[in-house]
Amino acid sequence: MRFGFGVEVGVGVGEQLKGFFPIILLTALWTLPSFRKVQIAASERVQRCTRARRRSSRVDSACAKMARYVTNLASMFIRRLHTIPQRCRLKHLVSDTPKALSRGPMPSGTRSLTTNQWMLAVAACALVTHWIFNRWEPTDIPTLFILLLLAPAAASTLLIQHHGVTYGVALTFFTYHASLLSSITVYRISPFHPLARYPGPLLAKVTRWYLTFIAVGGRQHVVTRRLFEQYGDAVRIQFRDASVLQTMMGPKGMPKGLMWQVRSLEAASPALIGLRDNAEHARRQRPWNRAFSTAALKNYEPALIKRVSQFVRLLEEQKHVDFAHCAHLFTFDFMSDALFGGGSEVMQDDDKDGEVHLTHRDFTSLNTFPRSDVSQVIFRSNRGVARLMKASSTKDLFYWLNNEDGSEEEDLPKGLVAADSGLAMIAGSDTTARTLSTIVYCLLAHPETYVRLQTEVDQFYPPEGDSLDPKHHTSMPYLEAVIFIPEWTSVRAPTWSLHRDARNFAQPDAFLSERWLAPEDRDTTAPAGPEGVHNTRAFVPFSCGPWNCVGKNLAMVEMKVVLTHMLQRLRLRFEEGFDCVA
Ligand code: HEM
Repeated sequence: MRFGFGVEVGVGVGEQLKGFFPIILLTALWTLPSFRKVQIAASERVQRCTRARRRSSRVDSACAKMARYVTNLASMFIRRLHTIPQRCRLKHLVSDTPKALSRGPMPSGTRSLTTNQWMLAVAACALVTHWIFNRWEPTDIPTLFILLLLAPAAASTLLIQHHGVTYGVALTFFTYHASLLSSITVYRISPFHPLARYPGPLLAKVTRWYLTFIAVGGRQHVVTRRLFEQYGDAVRIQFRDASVLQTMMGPKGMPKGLMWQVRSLEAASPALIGLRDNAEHARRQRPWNRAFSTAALKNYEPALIKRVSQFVRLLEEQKHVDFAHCAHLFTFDFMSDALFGGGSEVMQDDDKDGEVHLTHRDFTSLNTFPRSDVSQVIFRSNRGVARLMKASSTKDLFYWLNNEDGSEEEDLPKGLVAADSGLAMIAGSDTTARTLSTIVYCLLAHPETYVRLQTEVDQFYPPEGDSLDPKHHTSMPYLEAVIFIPEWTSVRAPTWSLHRDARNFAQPDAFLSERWLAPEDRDTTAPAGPEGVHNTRAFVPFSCGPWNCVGKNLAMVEMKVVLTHMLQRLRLRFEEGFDCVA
């Protein structure tokens, strides 16, 4: 159910009218000037016809009849419009009636609207526009263009006649948009809004720019958590309650929100993550599932081993290193290999084309300015196009996305393959780099955990052991426990709040890897072992339900290999003077 201004149109009728409304609105706005023109033209035609009839007996009487009919219709319409100011007894009239009109069949006493009344009419149109937005939530550019620009532009034509172009246009646009914004604001904070019973800061109720502003500063997770503490588990459209996760995101959960459509990398060619239709999503997800099946994961291992060795060598060569930057270079090179079978050498050449920065910026912009051009940039880069031209030498991710295995009856259009490739680069590199950096940061900030993990790595991968071979990973519970520390993962803020909720995890802000171990594996000498609540249902760093992370298994293998190899070969520590606030 929706609350809107004006009359609630029944769903069936409303749906049918959908799309026609802007046209109806525009027609209404255009009617006034255009009917006058019709009327002038028609009355002239009548006069011409009458003169012609006098001159010739072969006059087109049908034409004259038609012209009279149109004239009468126009007169009727204008009479109705013009009786409003008469009734209001307004002193100040805009008398712009052309001569032809006053001479024509216009009824005596007909007058035009005053400027004030015209502004009122414009404000009323803005309310109708608000109702349209509220009812159908249009997001497509043509409709937005019509509603936000064309409608006020059309409305301004009458004022222009009396006030000049600049003043007429400025006044109409100001009246229209100020009325629209005021109407939206009042509605959003009113008790009629469907979310009225969910508390939250006033600004958050009024506009999403509130969150955007906070996200730009990189503190969205902290502010959201504070809001949950202040207002409770439901703060204006965000929930911090593990029990609603399945209802929201489970197989029978809600469809993805509208923002995903806008977030979609290319509106016309949406990537997997931007699909809101369940059936379409399931269809497009099939190649991804094949690409990350247990058997297919083996295909990425040679690239992973090569890139992890190169990454650790890069760290070894430098005494002081910006770990987060290097991690981004590493994951970018690896994803490029895994996706296109190679082509990127940013670990060697650094990010000279700015692509790594672009993916990083793009991921950050998900919470700020959601449109993105990165998929096209990535795809149009030499390696994307080159890979499209040649048959695959390895079963890279593109092999599956481009249906080179022939499993799907129909190939996906190249625009969609490009969009999914861009998504793979962003979702597969930035996430893993950030998680890896966070793990290393936490290890360095908590030496006791570092020592414990080092002991486990030394046990399974002694100096002469092959630390690039993931065969022991399943016997290394501490490695997994460390990776599962839910700190700073680049997931949505409510997830961060869920993970940091003391009702889900004891000592939620503490870096306690022990909590992820079975009781028998826990080190009894470790400080402050986690006692109490441990709600794994509330733990969703890779999201949950049908839209969860398809790349989870690849990410886990990647992080485990790089961590074991790093810990076997390197002794990491914070740089002198590093401000560790963990
Ligand atoms: C530690 C690393 C990673 C984390 C924490 C992570 C997290 C997530 C999360 C939370 C989502 C759900 C987004 C949402 O709907 O709100 C997601 C989706 C996705 N992730 Fe990951 N991810 C990681 C690594 C990867 C990797 C390596 C890939 C490989 C390409 C990948 C590919 C994807 C894709 C394609 C989706 C969209 C799935 C869909 O909409 O059906 N991710 N990821």
